[in-house]
Amino acid sequence: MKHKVLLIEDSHHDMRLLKRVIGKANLEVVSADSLTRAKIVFADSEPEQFLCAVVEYTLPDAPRGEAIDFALSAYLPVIAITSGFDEDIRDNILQRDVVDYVPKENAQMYEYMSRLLFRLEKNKNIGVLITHPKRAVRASILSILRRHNFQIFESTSASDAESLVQTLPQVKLLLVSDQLKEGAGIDLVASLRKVYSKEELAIVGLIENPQEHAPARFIKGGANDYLTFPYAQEAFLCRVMLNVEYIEHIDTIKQVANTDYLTGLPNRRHFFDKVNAELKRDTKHHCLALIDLDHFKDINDTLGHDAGDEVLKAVGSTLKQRFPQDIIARFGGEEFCVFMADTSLEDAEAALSDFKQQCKETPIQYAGTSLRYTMSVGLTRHFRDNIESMLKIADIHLYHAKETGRDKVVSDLDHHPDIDAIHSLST
Ligand SMILES: Nc1nc2c(ncn2[C@@H]2O[C@H](COP(=O)(O)OP(=O)(O)OP(=O)(O)O)[C@@H](O)[C@H]2O)c(=O)[nH]1
Repeated sequence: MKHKVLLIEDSHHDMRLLKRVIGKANLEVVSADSLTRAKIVFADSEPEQFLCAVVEYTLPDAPRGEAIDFALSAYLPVIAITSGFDEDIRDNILQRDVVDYVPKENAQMYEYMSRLLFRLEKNKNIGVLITHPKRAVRASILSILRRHNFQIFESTSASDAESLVQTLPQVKLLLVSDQLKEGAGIDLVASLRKVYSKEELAIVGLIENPQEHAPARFIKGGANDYLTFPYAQEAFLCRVMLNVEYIEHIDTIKQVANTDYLTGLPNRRHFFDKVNAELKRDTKHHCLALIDLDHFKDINDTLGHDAGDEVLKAVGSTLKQRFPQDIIARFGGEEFCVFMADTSLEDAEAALSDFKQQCKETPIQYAGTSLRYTMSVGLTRHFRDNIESMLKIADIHLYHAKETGRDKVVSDLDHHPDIDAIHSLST
């Protein structure tokens, strides 16, 4: 369901622009050109459907921000807007518990508004940890961040902060004070950096120490950024947004680099990373299967490359559905791989035979044709020192499956002539 935004704006020109900005954030606009009209449309709606309100400060029937007060009293997070920048109005607005204040000065402000709207939705999944010894400072930061929908956690000491970061994977931003006991803030940054890179956890130093070297100590100690007291609410929020967006951008790049574009499955490289992490936990009792579609070239040659792509996508989604707990990947071309931790050969063979049969019995509808396909599977539980040795053995089984008619699973349980090659690998 699309979330809604209550937009209260009397200028038709600005209303048009704002509707476009809100639409771009994939949100639905409920608009009103006065406070009176806003009260009517809001009374006709379900309050829970609203993500927030975007409200002009000055309206003909609400000249001093009364529409902002109305939206706040309806428990809506409010982004306040004004026709230009006015310091008195800004101060007046920021005395209220608004999400942010955006003067409609230029196109960049609309861009900023668009980012804010995106963030209100995304922030729900992001944890921010505030580590500061003073309750009043924590409370004021918490009040700002809460309006932005972040999940907020607090700690008063470096040791508590460290264990919270370890136990709460959703924490992507740590705000750490320089007022913790005896430089504990900088020590905390250094200690966390042994485990979490700047791309995994953003750390912002909150600096009250007036000495010039204080910010540099935090940055050299591994912090991503710093803020010096006293800081304006807008500056604080901009820095929080920048640092959270940095972590997200890196995450997106990592995901793209690790994912096969066609099927959405992990690619070969990512598969190795995941399997090696698993092997550190336990080096025995795993199964590995190599899956290769049969005569796939014929599908491409007779129905075209797009038809072949549809088959690959269908295999990818059936793999995800059938092996949700296992490490799966598209290795390239028409070859897939499944790594099943802590699984017996019998269980793995049964699961792969079912998967193979399901694919065989589920034709793909393509351009009016019902397209059927089969696959061969090589499965092993022989583990020597590394994953590469398992892959070699699975490949020998797969070769045997292809040589003896395809559309079958060949595993360590099958005695075939190529088994000698496997024994020569193990000696
Ligand atoms: N549609 C499509 N085809 C691909 C893709 N990647 C590789 N292929 C094709 O996959 C086919 C693989 O053919 P072969 O290696 O001869 O294997 P096969 O036809 O499946 O025969 P067997 O494995 O011996 O059963 C080639 O035609 C490749 O062009 C892809 O991303 N999309």
